Amino acid sequence: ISTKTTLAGIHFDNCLMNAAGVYCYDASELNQIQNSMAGTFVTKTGTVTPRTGNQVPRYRATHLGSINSMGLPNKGLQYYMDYISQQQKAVPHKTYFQSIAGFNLAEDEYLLAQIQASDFTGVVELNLSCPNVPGKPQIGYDFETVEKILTRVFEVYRGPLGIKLPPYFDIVHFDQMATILNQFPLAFVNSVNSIGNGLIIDSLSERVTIKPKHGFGGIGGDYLKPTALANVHAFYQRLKPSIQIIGTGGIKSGQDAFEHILCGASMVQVGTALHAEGPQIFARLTAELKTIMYQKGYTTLTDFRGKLNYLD
Ligand SMILES: C=Cc1c(C(=O)O)[nH]c(=O)[nH]c1=O
Repeated sequence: ISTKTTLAGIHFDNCLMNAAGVYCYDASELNQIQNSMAGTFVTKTGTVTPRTGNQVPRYRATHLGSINSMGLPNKGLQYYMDYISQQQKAVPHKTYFQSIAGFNLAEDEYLLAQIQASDFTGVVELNLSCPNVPGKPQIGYDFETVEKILTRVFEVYRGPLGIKLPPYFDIVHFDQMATILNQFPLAFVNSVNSIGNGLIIDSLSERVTIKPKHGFGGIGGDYLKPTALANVHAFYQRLKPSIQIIGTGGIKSGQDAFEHILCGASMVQVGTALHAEGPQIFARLTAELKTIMYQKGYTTLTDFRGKLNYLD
């Protein structure tokens, strides 16, 4: 029984990995993912220059998930490029993901030019969905801008590249976005990022739980799972087969990972639960997923990927 997968024509021994932003801020955290059962890692979204991010407390977990308004704290793209360059030499049989975000088209181009000029042989994940930079909208909700960015991106960048999208909540939006995305040679679409601008409060103290943005932040965990599964399946149904799906959102058990794959995911990313449990979670999730596969008579992910049954 194998949980291996292929994405962008690249083989991964395990379909489980971290979600950008969780356990991937610096070399110390990335080493822990690298030394876990995860199939690979994605870095914290890298920007042109390092960022300290928003004021703390900026992350809060509940028994149902999490809220965050980190504000894109990161070491800057070059730090992650240096780390990956070192890992490509030290552990050459794995392929790594670099998450990036520019604050405008020029920055996106600059980041991609930097990657293109480097020895990077991995996969780029262009984040179009950060909800926590005050004054900056989530690009994924501006369809014209998404199309403009992707047009330029594929004029300047030639390596495997996918995008991280926010969750959509309207069938027509799935249709409109899929029509746009099907024009481009995307390696994958990663659905979903957190549900932007939720609010978790402490009713005892009658206060919000995080400091930035009057307590508003991205929602992850159990709260997110039904929305994540719907976005994974909606895009799986609509996108051309060459654009694979990475499923992110609400995965804390082998069953959750199984459901994302049943909806069409080729790779699954773990955020909130990884933050709570640490990198040993990948050993547990892999074992649980294999047990489910065994019980159902499946030996590979292709036996059930995308084979969700309807009642109609
Ligand atoms: C990259 C910024 C993001 C952040 C953040 O750094 O605040 N939080 C999220 O839930 N999703 C993001 O994409």
